[in-house]
Amino acid sequence: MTSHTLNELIAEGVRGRYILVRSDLNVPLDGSTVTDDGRIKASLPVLKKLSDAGARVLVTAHLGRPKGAPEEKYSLKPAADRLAELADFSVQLAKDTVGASAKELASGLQDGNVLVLENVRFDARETSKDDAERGAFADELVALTGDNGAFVDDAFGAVHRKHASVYDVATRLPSYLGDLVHTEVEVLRKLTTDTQRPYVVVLGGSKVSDKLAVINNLLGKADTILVGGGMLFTFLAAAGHKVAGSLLEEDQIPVVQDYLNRAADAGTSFVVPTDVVVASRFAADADHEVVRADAIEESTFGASGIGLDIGPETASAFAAHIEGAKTVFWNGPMGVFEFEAFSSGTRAIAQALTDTVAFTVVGGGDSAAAVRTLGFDDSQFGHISTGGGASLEYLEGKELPGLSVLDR
Ligand SMILES: Nc1ncnc2c1ncn2[C@@H]1O[C@H](COP(=O)(O)OP(=O)(O)OP(=O)(O)O)[C@@H](O)[C@H]1O
Ligand SMILES: O=C(O)[C@H](O)COP(=O)(O)O
Repeated sequence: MTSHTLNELIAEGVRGRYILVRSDLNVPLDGSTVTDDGRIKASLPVLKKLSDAGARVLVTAHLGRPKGAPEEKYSLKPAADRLAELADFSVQLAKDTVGASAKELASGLQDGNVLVLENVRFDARETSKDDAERGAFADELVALTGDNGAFVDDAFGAVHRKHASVYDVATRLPSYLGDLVHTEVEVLRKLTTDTQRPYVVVLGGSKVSDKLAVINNLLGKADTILVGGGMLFTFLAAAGHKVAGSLLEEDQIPVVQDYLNRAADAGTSFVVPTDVVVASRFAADADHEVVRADAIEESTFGASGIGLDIGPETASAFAAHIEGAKTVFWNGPMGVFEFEAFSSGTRAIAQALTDTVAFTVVGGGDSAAAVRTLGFDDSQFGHISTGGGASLEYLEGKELPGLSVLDR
């Protein structure tokens, strides 16, 4: 990559200039409480560097997946409040993204101050597939920077998205690579250029189709793929088993069957759970029991049971694969770790990663949140990436729009 760097921008001089920064402030929330501020802390250094240099900083970010219109539960307010607590510079939040509030607060911004614009995904044009629509939104974001603006992409977690605030603004403003993106890419490159084998990939989480898509390119690259989290049920269904009320993306069953058919020739083996924890309902205090993965509907809860974690036998098997690995990449919690009763699988995998001598990388906002919530420390892992989908797509060797657009 030969992008211009943040240091080059600072050297050019930013005092008094409006600098648009794309950050990844997509943090997990419990109501209005940020339950893991890892991504906010990771975003802070670039904002501080620009603030210290006298820039007027406009931060764009998304939270969750709102449907292109404002929704209070997806407001960036909790994230902006936490950023303000951590920062030693002024942080304000606009009530909208490119509307009256954003314009008024931007025009009143002093040198060194930071203004967070409300969730970019409150505007449907942010994620539109139509170039003109995204472009029109990008124009409105860029207009906030006046006539001497610049753009810094520091949102590693979103570099795989061809969205207006990630991609299109970079085609309109002098653009620079943020330090966080730079560091992430350097570490992940190590995983792709000189991968020590066996290379074990652990996949889980709830964004099932997103993650199934990346497996295509991991076939032949990873030696072993351990399948946990929400996606395991699509694997079980592909093998002909009933999964009761568990998370299932039926339209993905043929995709999984295709992967399973191609795996042996590609030299990749899938390890699918042999036992799961099934609950009576999706709740922290739900009744639950461990059942065979091929007999989920035979649990006490019948067809309404929901699989919320991998079982202990599976956790041990996964841990043994991790112990024998030289490189481990983990994305996506093994179960609903936010509920103590369903956190054992995720805890077991985190423990195995800390015990192994392999180079370990944990990718993903929720995965990083999980290891911290469960009491592990960042220093116990080789690298904790802020990007979930982004780190996976980087490892696949895919071209990432947010990075390629910065290439000179
Ligand atoms: N069996 C399951 N059923 C439902 N949800 C599950 C299951 N297993 C894990 N999850 C949920 O998956 C969520 C995390 O998934 P996600 O795919 O977003 O992970 P991530 O890649 O680490 O995060 P991000 O994509 O934000 O970077 C957690 O909130 C967890 O509760
Ligand atoms: O959580 C993430 O992985 C990033 O913030 C990107 O979010 P998205 O998957 O909703 O685009």
